[in-house]
Amino acid sequence: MSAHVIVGTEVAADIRAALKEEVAQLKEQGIHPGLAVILVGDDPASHSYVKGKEKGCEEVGIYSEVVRRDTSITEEELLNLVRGFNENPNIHGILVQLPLPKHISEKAVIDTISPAKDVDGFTPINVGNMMIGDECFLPCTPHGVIELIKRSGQEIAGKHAVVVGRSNIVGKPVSMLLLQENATVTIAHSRTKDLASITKQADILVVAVGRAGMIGPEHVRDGAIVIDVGVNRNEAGKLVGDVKFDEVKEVASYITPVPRGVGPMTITMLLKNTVESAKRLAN
Ligand SMILES: Nc1nc(=O)c2c([nH]1)NC[C@@H]1CN(c3ccc(C(=O)N[C@@H](CCC(=O)O)C(=O)O)cc3)C=[N+]21
Repeated sequence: MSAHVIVGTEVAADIRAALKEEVAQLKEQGIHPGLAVILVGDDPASHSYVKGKEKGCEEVGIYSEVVRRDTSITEEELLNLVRGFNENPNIHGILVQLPLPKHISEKAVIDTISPAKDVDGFTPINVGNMMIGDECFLPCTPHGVIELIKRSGQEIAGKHAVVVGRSNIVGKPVSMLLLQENATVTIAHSRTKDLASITKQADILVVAVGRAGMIGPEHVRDGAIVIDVGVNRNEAGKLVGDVKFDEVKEVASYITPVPRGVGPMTITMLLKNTVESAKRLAN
């Protein structure tokens, strides 16, 4: 049996359509959601993601401002850009595209973003609030993963979720969100012994490592839900995930592709957080 493919672009389109209506209503009340994106350097992948964010904003009616700077920018100049957006009443969300050049401290930059405008959910205040289940901006990719599972109609509660990867932007937070949804959660990583024996136990397998094709059918239990967060380029320059899609599809019950899986959801959750922020800041 071949798995049902969860098409992120379709789920994202539904959510964006609802957001578009909400934004139109907010505008009638004089609330115009705005997102600022800061992009440093000329990494083609980063430029492509930022274009996706701009397009997404346009689609749902969010005002967006993109600041592009080359890598010669100093940390202080970047911090001042962030401070400007913190004070700017037309801006409700601030995103500094990561990674940043080596001479700039990502921590210093994130710590400067006002938690009230931290629509990425990267500031320590947001991360702490997420950890205790308090109101916060949920980090976009982890939130997108949860939405994809829920909207596929699959229950999370009581299932064994195995997350491969422990990064601060995906692995750790998605593990916390799965726990909040009452999954039993195991986190595997590069030092895990006998990875396949762990991933084979997963009812829900979330892979967020960044190594093309590292998960094959030998890692997956019959009927598992497989969510691929990997974003890699193969030798041909094509976007591929961490999961061997064609092979794992024959074992899993549900699977996300790359592209058109988690990626479009990441951007959609960013748009959702920006709208939420505009509503909060207006009150
Ligand atoms: N502060 C910050 N916040 C981020 O959210 C952030 C970041 N930095 N740095 C880089 C990563 C990566 N990321 C993606 C977003 C959308 C797609 C996406 O939409 N991908 C499309 C394909 C796009 C293409 O073809 O290049 C897809 O999967 O269908 C992928 C990756 C957000 N990130």
